[in-house]
Amino acid sequence: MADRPYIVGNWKMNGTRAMLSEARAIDRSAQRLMKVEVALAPPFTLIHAVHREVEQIGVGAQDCHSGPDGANTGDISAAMVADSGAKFVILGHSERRQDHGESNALVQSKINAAIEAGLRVILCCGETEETRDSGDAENYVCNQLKESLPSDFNKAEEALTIAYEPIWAIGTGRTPTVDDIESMHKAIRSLLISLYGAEQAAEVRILYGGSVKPENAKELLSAAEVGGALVGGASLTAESFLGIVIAAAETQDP
Ligand SMILES: O=C(CO)COP(=O)(O)O
Repeated sequence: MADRPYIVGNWKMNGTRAMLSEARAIDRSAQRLMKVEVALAPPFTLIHAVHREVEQIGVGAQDCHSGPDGANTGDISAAMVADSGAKFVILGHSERRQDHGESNALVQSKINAAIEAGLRVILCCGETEETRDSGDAENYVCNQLKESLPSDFNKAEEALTIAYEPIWAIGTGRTPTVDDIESMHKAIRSLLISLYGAEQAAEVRILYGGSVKPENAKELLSAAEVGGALVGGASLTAESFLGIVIAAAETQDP
């Protein structure tokens, strides 16, 4: 499974039941695109409905709480996420780190809880433009990961995907060069090898995210060590998201 590109749509705070038709359309077409693993992360309110609509694609959440239950008004536990039909959860997205003050330690505790609840995890990392310009991006991202990776990798191995999302590329239409993406993904791979050994590190797919669109998807997805894409804006309509899925399938053609 790890060899197929993994294309995940993060709907962020977008979507009401009117958008279920987009999920359905994505699912129907994804059934013909077996070379690609496709998933959607709608808002909590739509997880169950999307889960019931689709047959082929994965459904996940965009966050969960680190605790099992209790007096946490407005929060959703990992077990609740799993109970809603989700199979994975995106954790450590820069919008949660920046807008909700999520630290690496909190992200790590959420990952531990998600894995305990049987969910797969997409762990996000990425640097600001200032850090990129200072030349310290790879160091910064590797430190961020070291502090947020699950406490017990043996439990998480098959459950873990990493998404590199430079903050300055999210929703801006700007992307790093292919060389910069390859260099960052290789640095992340080396970190995983140094922490877990080559065999286990090879189980972890590293996605790229940040202004991925049908027009640039094939180039970005062809880069070394890029195992797929985490897509925001362009995942909101079936037409543009499927354009990315098709580009991913094309990278698999012999
Ligand atoms: O943050 C992202 C996905 O998690 C990327 O968002 P955009 O694709 O809209 O740049």
